[in-house]
Amino acid sequence: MTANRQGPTIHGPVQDREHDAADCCGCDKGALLRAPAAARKHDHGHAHDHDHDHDHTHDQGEDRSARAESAATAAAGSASGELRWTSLRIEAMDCPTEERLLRDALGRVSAVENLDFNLMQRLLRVQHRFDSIEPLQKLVASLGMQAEPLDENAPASAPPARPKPWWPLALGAVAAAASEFFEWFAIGPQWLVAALAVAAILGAGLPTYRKGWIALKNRNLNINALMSIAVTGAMLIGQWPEAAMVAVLFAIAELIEAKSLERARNAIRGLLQLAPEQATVQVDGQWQEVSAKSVALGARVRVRPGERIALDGEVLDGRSSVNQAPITGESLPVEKQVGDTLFAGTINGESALEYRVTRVADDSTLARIIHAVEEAQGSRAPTQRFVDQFSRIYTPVVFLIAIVTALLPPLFFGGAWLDWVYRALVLLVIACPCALVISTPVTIVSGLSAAARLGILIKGGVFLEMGRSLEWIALDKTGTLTEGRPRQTDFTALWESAAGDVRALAASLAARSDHPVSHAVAQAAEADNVALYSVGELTALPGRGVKGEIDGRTYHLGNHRLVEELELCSKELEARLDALEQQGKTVIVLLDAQGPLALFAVADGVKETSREAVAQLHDLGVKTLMLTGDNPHTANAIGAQVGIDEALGNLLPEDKLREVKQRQEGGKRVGMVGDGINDAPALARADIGFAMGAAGTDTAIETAGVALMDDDLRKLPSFIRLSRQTHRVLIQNITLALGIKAVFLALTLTGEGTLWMAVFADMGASLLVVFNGLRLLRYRG
Ligand SMILES: Nc1ncnc2c1ncn2[C@@H]1O[C@H](COP(=O)(O)OP(=O)(O)OP(=O)(O)O)[C@@H](O)[C@H]1O
Ligand SMILES: [Zn+2]
Repeated sequence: MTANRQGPTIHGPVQDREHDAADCCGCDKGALLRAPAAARKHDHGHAHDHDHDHDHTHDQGEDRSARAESAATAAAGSASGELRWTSLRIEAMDCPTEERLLRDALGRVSAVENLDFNLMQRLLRVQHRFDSIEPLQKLVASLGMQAEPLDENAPASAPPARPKPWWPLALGAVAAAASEFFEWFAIGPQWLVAALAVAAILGAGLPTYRKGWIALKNRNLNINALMSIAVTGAMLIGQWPEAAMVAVLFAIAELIEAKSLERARNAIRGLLQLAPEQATVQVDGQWQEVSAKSVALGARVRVRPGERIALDGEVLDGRSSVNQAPITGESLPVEKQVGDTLFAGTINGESALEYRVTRVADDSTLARIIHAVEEAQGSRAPTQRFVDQFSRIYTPVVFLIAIVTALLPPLFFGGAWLDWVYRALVLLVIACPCALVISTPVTIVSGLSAAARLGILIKGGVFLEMGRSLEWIALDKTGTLTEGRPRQTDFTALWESAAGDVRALAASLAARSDHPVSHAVAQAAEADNVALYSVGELTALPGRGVKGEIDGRTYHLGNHRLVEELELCSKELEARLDALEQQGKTVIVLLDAQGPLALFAVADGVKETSREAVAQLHDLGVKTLMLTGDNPHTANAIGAQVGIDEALGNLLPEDKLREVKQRQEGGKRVGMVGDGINDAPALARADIGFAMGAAGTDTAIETAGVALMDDDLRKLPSFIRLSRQTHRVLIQNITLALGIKAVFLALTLTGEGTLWMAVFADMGASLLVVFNGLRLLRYRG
């Protein structure tokens, strides 16, 4: 994952139009919440719709690109250098409007190869051939923004935005209100009304004008440009108080919106702050407080009772209970003793612990989670793609209607110019799809953050949206439904072997395998102090068992399938196997070249939470299926214990894959939960692959579609409920945003709609959808 952070893997070429959402209005708030690398390989479901919509910023032809190019190269000379990445922090880049501008301007420069926007963090990474970063800074400056170079080791989290002075806006608001007041009650001369309005526009609207002007210069019709045109137009037709109100309302709404988006940002920064900055480290026998970031691998760290753990590590000394909720979402504290794993960000309980650092701060499980959440935000959910596409058509269409409205009735039907121009201006305000575009990412980001806090790591909006439509969930048995810590319950010697004690033979093989069944056999032997033989070459036989050489003879240890394949089975053996399997036990057989030598039965307890999780899934209308490599008898016995719909045993990896495929027929969605390698193909094939107990394993966090940080299966129904709620909020938001627009379109065309009402409605809708989306942050499972 560090490779992701530093490696130049990121984006397609700059010219890839696919990522330019809602070009026309430019208020692609979607991108605002888009984290790095919108098109990374993780971007599942990223239907590469290379439709290359030609928006109007596209057709300026060669001369402008040439100009930008020469401006850049003239600025600081040569671009002969090697291709490299530079990170820039652009403080003013907190709106997709700016992304649009930057993308257009930088994309035209041939020395720039790739752009990677992270608006959440206000970061822009550029891959370029310039010898210095000066030309880049000049280019950014020409768009009215400032770029600070950032060294790669600096914290990636965005610093809090600098507060803007509030008083110009406040004065503007007062002036606008006064202007409206005087006009309404016809007090004072008209020039006073106009003067107050101009004062209001200067106070509240200047930033908008400035941004609008830059956008227009770059032939980009974004929200600032639309608003600037609307305000100017209103002044030109003598609607002074209206112009003032539009400017002030827009500024206020922008402010509130920025604040709410800050909240969505903070949801992730909040996660970051879980790990303390300082750690108590042993240096030359002394305990010292040092910055957690500087602590090296292997260092000995102490954590006091009640303190948060600063780094991932392994307990060296002490015994305590640790609240792991921040990472795994599980509310009960977990007992920790020597040898156990600790996670940065979790909270130590009643007594002090000393531990050895196993991961540096930037590489901790917590850091990986945060990185994964950020990345998940970078991939677009299906609804978002739809909304972006819709708004790409929507803005120009409404813009056209506005032009037609301004011109047609006065020219051909004797309409009053002022009247119809005014209506056209109102339409300009409506032309901005802001509310619609912003509604989806805010909702998705809130959902992703809420899930992360519950210990459910969703690797993209796609999965969050898809969860609600899962029809089947397939579960692996060992370690998923069961504890995964089987114990040996029965041992039967069938034969006195010439080569020695059969138990020792089996345990010697078993000790070399990390399969839970083997592990149980080895453990039982160890507990009884059985001395082991040294084993020559050992081969794992997936889905069957192991094979190894002891004293020049070959032995097999494995299941019924293996015995059959060796053609060493018999009716008596099968009867014995059956009897044990009927009790829900797993049986393996030790064999030499002549036949079976001994039987070992192991039993694995069902997790307390499994039954409840399965019941909750059924309540949600999701069907459950158990897929296991273990024998069908055991499969059925365990299946009955947890109340599963269907239990299938004796499956090899390809059989599990086949079962998943089969249930997907007819476009049905199937999720799969598993851990072992024998599940990998099925997991990959499933619509959503769930990994469990991901907190300890990196690959799970990185490869699964959804990673459950601990192994509590109740996170599955919780995820599905969250997905359903997310969907409801999305639908509400889209309906709200479009509904308000539709009402206003009608009002305006019939002459009822006024400018400030339109701004009010538009921004009101934006705020409503943002707040509605943020509600998901409070989801508690
Ligand atoms: N290394 C091994 N040692 C002992 N037995 C093994 C080994 N590998 C496989 N087996 C036997 O083969 C069976 C199937 O193994 P497999 O790994 O496919 O599934 P599993 O881990 O038992 O169950 P699940 O599919 O639910 O994870 C096991 O139940 C066990 O009886
Ligand atoms: Zn048989």
